[in-house]
Amino acid sequence: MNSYRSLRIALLGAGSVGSQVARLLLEHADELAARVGAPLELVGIGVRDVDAQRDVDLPRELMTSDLGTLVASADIVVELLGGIEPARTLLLDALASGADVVTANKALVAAHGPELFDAAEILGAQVAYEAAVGGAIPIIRPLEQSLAGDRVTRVMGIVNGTTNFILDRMHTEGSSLADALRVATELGYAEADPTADIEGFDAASKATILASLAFHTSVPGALVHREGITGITDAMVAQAERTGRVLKLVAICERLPGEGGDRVSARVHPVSLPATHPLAAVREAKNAIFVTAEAAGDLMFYGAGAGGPETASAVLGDLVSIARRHVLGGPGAASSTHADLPIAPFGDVLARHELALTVADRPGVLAAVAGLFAEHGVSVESVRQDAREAHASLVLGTHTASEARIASVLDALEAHTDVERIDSVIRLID
Ligand SMILES: NC(=O)C1=CN([C@@H]2O[C@H](COP(=O)(O)OP(=O)(O)OC[C@H]3O[C@@H](n4cnc5c(N)ncnc54)[C@H](OP(=O)(O)O)[C@@H]3O)[C@@H](O)[C@H]2O)C=CC1
Ligand SMILES: N[C@@H](CC=O)C(=O)O
Repeated sequence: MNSYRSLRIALLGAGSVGSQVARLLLEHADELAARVGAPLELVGIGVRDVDAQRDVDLPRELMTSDLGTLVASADIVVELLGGIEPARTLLLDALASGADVVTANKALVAAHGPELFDAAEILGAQVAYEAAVGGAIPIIRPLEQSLAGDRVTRVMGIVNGTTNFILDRMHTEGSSLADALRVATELGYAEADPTADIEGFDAASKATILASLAFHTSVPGALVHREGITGITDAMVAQAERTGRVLKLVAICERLPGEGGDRVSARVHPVSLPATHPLAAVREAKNAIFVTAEAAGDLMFYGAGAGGPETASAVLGDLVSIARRHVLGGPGAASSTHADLPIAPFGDVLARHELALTVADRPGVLAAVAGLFAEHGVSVESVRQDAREAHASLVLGTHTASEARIASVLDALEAHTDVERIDSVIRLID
């Protein structure tokens, strides 16, 4: 090892991820020092409650609730608090004092990434955030660096471990959404406020980050269409099972060619997949992300999308990589070129919708319902009826099935005496 001085590491947060980062830094100190070429000295761990019982036994003398002072003393700040504030201010302070930053905070990177990257560029510092998308899966660096010479056209997949875990348990064990969420929280997968998971905010933040990186532009989070899984009922899961399909929450980021130039779109919503689709096999809290690029073709990234030790692996990867640059010198963080591609409205990129209904068990009812759609200008691609029960589902045409048109048909269906219940409106992808 060369004789570079110790690098002072400030860790903010000792929850599911932070406590595992601290454990690995302490347990693997010698190995990490050899890899970096300098010791990584954990100088403090910032938390709210210094005396709280934690998953991992951490040295009491390292714990502090004075995060500002801790940040001011560090060469590298690792932020694992979550949320926007105080994380944003602490990281801007860290960069201003010359420190580099590692974060797993997708909400922060999605909402304030450009502000942090600009501050880092001005100050010659680095911001690394591999753990912000896909937990343990390397996906940020492949998009930012490995594919920097290619033209990415699509990034699509499962990017939230908690909702995948919940839907998996609903399908395979008949769990309720609430019970499965409780287990996901116990396992350290869910956000501090799990609304972020189940309402799709977390996946939308990740879609914002992926689309911005993939298409070298800045996608405002507000323009990412978002739907979560709270509308998915046991009946909808049962209906999907009956038709050999699996419900998943997916993020889809696309480059849309057009006569006036390319546009970009990003969206998050539940889909109903055929059981043979590769994403249907993604179980528990695993994530899978497909990237399509013009020259590279199709690439697939798969692994643990959530969990303390798994996410800590990605955080430590960033930390070691930044620490090595301290020791060896070298370029700062790669800055992305901003082509500022326009964002396509969600209505332009709708996937097909499947509408599941419970209808009166009489001949001709479905034809009448399909006629109702035609009256409202929505084409019906196919109609399916369960042989034994009065369940039916209609697949609506892509180009006519705008949200507004579907809403007007749903209003009309409510009044249709042969339709007993509208079970779901789910998007299909092939
Ligand atoms: N859990 C996961 O699987 C993954 C999480 N992430 C991201 O990693 C980050 C951390 O997640 P996770 O470990 O699950 O979060 P937790 O909620 O488990 O832990 C948060 C930690 O931050 C501390 N903290 C929060 N706010 C403050 C504050 N205002 N002042 C001082 N300390 C504070 C808490 O302290 P105290 O304990 O005293 O309350 C706690 O130790 C988040 O951004 C999350 O989105 C990314 C990928 C996966
Ligand atoms: N709550 C998140 C944690 C990882 O990003 C998830 O479930 O994916």
